Amino acid sequence: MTAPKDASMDSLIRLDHVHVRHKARSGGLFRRDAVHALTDASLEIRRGEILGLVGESGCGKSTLARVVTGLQRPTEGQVRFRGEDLWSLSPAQRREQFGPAVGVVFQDPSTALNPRLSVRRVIRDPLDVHRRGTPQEREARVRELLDLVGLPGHTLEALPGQLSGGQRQRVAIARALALDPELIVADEPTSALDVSVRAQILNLLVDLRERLGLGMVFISHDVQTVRYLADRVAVLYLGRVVEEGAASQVTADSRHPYTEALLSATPSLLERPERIVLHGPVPSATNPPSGCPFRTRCWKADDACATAFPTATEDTAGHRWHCVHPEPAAKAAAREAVVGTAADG
Ligand SMILES: Nc1ncnc2c1ncn2[C@@H]1O[C@H](COP(=O)(O)OP(=O)(O)OP(=O)(O)O)[C@@H](O)[C@H]1O
Repeated sequence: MTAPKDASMDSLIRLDHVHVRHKARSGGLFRRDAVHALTDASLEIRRGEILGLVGESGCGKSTLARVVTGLQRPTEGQVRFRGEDLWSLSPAQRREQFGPAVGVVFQDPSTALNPRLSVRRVIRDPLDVHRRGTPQEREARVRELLDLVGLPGHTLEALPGQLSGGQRQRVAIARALALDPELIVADEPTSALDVSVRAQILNLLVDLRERLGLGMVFISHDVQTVRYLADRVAVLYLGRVVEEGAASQVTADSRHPYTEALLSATPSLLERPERIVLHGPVPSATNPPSGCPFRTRCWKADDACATAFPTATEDTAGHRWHCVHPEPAAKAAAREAVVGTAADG
């Protein structure tokens, strides 16, 4: 999927060498274990583009989302918002300048919305907090937002519990859009919904992006969804960005074995010759393997992988990967040839 032609693609948020370490929950009284939720993550989020973040559970996707939304201060590294260091702004500046620019949609709208507030109050809340316009203007904006997310006017009086899961997620999206943000961070926004409404919510996000020129960080376990939605994709493994690039490159010509394994598990037209089954869970983020974190599950790993995290290799199109034994380039062309031969025959 390509960005709308008028979308400006310059940098909105930039993460430079961001680390997030938490205190381990089970560290014991005298232990000082740290959970390495994010390690040396560098990423750029450009205006008007959809960046897809993929990886298995526990790889650091939500932590990255919290860093991007300013909810989590990095332990190390910098977050730049429109070129300025976010954490050198005063709390008031962060609230006034950064807060309205980034909206968040969480996974489960049943827990993200206050069950005691009507839909009107839920959507109007950010407008009240940021004192946007007169009461009449706020009411008009609430109705405009309701319309934008495809909900009928009578739902304004409803409580979240009286709505379906899909309708609740539309309310959450309306609230995220209230302050006219430049970026929406959507953390697995369809995974708690019935399969039947997932496509509707995805289509709504695509539609909003095209109508409003919104940028988006879209987080998912599901590479197929990300391939459909995103302009660029970043693949996370154990707190590290292991591959990044245009969605078409990363999904058709993945170079990192982990990405290849994720893709091989996804049925698609570009069928992988065989499914790669990864053995065992993602290792503990409290004690990640030395060198490449994927080496303990990688079928190509050797001693070279144990020494240091591989430096990035980048092609001329900006596709980057961190692997000393990458998958061969131009697999997509080879696969097309195979599919073409089979179809011709
Ligand atoms: N507040 C916290 N305290 C301690 N450890 C944490 C905290 N938040 C996250 N972690 C740990 O950091 C790592 C990354 O977690 P994160 O939630 O970012 O992963 P994720 O990829 O979003 O997973 P999921 O898809 O299951 O939501 C995990 O090992 C997690 O247990």
